[in-house]
Amino acid sequence: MIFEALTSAIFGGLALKAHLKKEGIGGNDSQKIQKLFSVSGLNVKDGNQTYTSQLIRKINHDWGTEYKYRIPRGRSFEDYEAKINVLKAGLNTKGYKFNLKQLKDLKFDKNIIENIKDLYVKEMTDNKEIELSWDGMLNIRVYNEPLPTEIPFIKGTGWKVAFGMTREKNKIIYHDFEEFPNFVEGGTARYGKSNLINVIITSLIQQKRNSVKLHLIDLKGGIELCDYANIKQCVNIAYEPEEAYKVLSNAYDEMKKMQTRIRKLGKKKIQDTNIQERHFIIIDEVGELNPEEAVDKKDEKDTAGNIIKMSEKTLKLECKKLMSQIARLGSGLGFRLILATQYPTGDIVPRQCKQNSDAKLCFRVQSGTASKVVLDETGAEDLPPIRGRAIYQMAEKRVIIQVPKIDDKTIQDTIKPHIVKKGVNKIANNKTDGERRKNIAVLERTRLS
Ligand SMILES: Nc1ncnc2c1ncn2[C@@H]1O[C@H](COP(=O)(O)OP(=O)(O)OP(=O)(O)O)[C@@H](O)[C@H]1O
Repeated sequence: MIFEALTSAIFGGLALKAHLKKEGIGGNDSQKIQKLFSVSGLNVKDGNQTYTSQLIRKINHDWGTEYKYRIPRGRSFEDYEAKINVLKAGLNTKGYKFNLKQLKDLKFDKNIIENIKDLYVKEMTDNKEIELSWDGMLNIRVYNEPLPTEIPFIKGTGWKVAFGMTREKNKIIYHDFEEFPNFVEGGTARYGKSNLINVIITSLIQQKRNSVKLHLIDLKGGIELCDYANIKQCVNIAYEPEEAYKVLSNAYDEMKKMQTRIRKLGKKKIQDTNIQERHFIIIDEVGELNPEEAVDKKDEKDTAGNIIKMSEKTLKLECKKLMSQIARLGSGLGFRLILATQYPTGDIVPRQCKQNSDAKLCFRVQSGTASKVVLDETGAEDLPPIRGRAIYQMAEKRVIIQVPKIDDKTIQDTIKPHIVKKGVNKIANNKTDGERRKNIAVLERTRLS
């Protein structure tokens, strides 16, 4: 029985090796890639001619190898992207090489079949990860080691927050909020959006405790951001859409005051002054502010036709306008907008906010369409199902990273010295409806101008 299992595993291995050899998917990685292009239909036939991808350059790095290809006419980058799993599987199939020690170490217990299978799979497959990108040529990066599935919180520097580790041998990517003030993140539930918000807030408090001002909107019922409610850096916090409107309009007022202050100094932008403060308006689950989803659409009006109570729809539309204004005008005034959503569909992230966010991050999503909502490109649907694994995109550059996981102790240790008073209600709820309407009118004018 044992002999049978062993021999069938061994002969299975030999058969697979023979099959791969026959197919020509043996050899080194560049030979394998060429063959995989061919067997997966990426070559182009024109009459008697077959056009193949041409290897232009091969660069060896300490993390692995980069191949640059000129692709044949009639093929697009998307054709290659669609075959990424074929490439991955093909590159990770390697030669058969059980040795005597491995056979000696095999546990001959009741799980012998499983033990042989494990050894077989381990020996027949590699763990290389690959990445495709396009810059006029097809770039294929083959990494020797997989990216870790969990890394701890990493300290930032100044306004730069450590967003994650790349595959390039422990290289850390920092997001610089001075360079990319607005930021959008998305992804399916439980892949790490709120964790990243906690990473950002903690890093900013650690590095810029006297200059960072937080305007927090936690539409997940307060479970994620309530820890920060009583620290001195928190200007306002909201847990409901009505409160979100107040927090946003308060932040907008502050932004206008800052504009006047900067103008009085004879400067055009905050970076030209010695004003250190920077305001971060952070919304966890911006999808809750989507006007399209509003149930109540009828405003309450007085006899003169003035709105005395906004409907849910009007309220959310106003929130959308405020977000758009902050994203559009805020960067030179020191106001930064951070939006997170797990519902990356349609217009959930206001267009102006997207257009003014040069940096975006997307965890795994269900479809290419969802990936496009966050990144404007597909790709996040192909991420492996690993929490914290994301595509980080700045302008034209995109990279796959593992976001650090922050633990509760690091958050608590960071905020403890800054707690001012327990139970302070910081929601900006002191505006009258008249003041709100005035604010809406100002917004309308700015929007039209
Ligand atoms: N960077 C990370 N590395 C490893 N594990 C992570 C990481 N981020 C989050 N996780 C794990 O995933 C769980 C969910 O994370 P988080 O609450 O941030 O997800 P989310 O995307 O905000 O989900 P939801 O939208 O449902 O609130 C966490 O409890 C944590 O265990």
